Amino acid sequence: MESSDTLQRRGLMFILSSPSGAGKTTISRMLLDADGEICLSVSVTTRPMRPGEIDGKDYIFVDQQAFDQMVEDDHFLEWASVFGHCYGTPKAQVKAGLREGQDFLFDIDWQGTQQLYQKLETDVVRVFLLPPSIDELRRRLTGRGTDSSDVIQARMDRARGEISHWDGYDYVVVNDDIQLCFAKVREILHAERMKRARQTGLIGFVRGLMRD
Ligand SMILES: Nc1ncnc2c1ncn2[C@@H]1O[C@H](COP(=O)(O)OP(=O)(O)OP(=O)(O)O)[C@@H](O)[C@H]1O
Ligand SMILES: Nc1nc2c(ncn2[C@@H]2O[C@H](COP(=O)(O)O)[C@@H](O)[C@H]2O)c(=O)[nH]1
Repeated sequence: MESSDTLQRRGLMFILSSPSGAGKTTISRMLLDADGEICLSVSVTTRPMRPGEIDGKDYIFVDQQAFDQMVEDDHFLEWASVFGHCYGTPKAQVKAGLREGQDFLFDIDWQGTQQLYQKLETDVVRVFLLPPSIDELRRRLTGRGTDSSDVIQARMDRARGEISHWDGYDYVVVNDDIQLCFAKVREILHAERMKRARQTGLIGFVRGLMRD
């Protein structure tokens, strides 16, 4: 009989969204370091690479023509235009991985979240991070040191609009203390993995228990 530790389950799609600068990339990296069972869905983007980013690891960086071709070829599970650049989630890796029980982490915006939820509702877990205040959000965007003041202002201008989508998420966590926020996000992931509906091997296991 299969043991309770090796039960099969379908992978889940763990989405982290937030207004720009609230900390989803930071929390994503912490989660990927700490959890051996989840991998990042690496998005394709037309935005320029930031210092320290690695092509193929943080994003797949392409030009607009290549992105348009990918859209035409039905390469994406979802895609959206954010801050004047295109971002998309490649389809192939995720669909095959979910069947094998692989969990995926998505650092995507509310538009992508809605599209993934419409397509794969039962696999999707939606987590929205909020900054503790608008002033702190600006401090974080400025402190990150990766964007010009114009880009920072554009992201601040969109922040309230993005926050207005908070009610389209299953969980909302305020990212004030980073360790506390990380612990909460990790608890959500752990609990979601245990959901009965995801544990495809559970029926056989329970039947075995009842037979023995
Ligand atoms: N809880 C926190 N306390 C203080 N600083 C934080 C906290 N969380 C993240 N930061 C810092 O805030 C900055 C923005 O964080 P991060 O890049 O993770 O945001 P993001 O939501 O991924 O933004 P974007 O959508 O623009 O990629 C970084 O410099 C990060 O180190
Ligand atoms: N809908 C999608 N949104 C995405 C994807 N990859 C990233 N994003 C979101 O874009 C903004 C800006 O990101 P940045 O790295 O340029 O600061 C942020 O909200 C990301 O979550 C994607 O594949 N689809």
